Amino acid sequence: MAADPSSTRTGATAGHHQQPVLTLRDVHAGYQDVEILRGIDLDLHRGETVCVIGANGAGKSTLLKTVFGMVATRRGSIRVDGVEVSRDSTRARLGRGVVLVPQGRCNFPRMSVEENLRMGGYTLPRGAVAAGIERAYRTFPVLGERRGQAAGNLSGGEQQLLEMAMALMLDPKVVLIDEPSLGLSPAMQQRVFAALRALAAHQVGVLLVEQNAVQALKVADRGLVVEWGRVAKSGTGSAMLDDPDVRRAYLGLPA
Ligand SMILES: Nc1ncnc2c1ncn2[C@@H]1O[C@H](COP(=O)(O)OP(=O)(O)OP(=O)(O)O)[C@@H](O)[C@H]1O
Repeated sequence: MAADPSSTRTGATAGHHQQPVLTLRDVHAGYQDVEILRGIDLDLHRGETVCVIGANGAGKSTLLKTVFGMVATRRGSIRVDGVEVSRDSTRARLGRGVVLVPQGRCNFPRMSVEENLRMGGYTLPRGAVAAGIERAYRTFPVLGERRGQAAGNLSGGEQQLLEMAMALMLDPKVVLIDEPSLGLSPAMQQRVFAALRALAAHQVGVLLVEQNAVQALKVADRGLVVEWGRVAKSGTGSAMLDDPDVRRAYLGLPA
């Protein structure tokens, strides 16, 4: 068993004084005539990692897509640093500092690590690209070691770090990450969870969806349970890990 994860958390300190970087109030969204999100409320602070858990099909991915603008907000409010974005395009939200790292790998496999980072920063002015690449290598040193290697030859876990690094190129305020540990060995999953901490340490608010909820809650500052399109429960990562109902229903652990 690893050391107490609370001692290594990067998250914002208790009793947040600044305003949240991301605020959702009564957010409704869905597909055609099916409403999936039915009144989501959420606050995310800079430097904080919040993990969303829930049953299959509960709408976790839909939540991330709604914040990014890939799924329309039908009702309610989404604010980034106090600015309403719920009617904005994904491009406009990117401009506000919201980045989505979708499920699966989406790098350019035949291009080098460094070329991929440049692609991640293609909207940036030239000087910012160099700074972004530096930031990426400082945050994820293994990528610096592999900078000339084709992305497709990296291990699955390293490719996931590359996805995060491409998001970090944009100096984001909010990173939305869907299932970063999917399909990885347990050792690789540990590296990815450690990388999430490194990402949040850039004063980024991280909203994470993870099947591997036990590991995710160990690195997250807070967890949220989504049920029937609403936040049914929320608390610190460790409170969620200790909650008998959460353990039984979502973590596959004895109550
Ligand atoms: N493009 C779409 N059109 C119609 N229905 C969709 C679409 N995408 C997702 N859904 C449905 O919306 C519901 C929520 O899906 P979502 O992927 O958000 O769930 P999830 O909680 O992320 O699930 P999982 O843990 O299985 O990934 C599911 O019933 C799904 O079938």
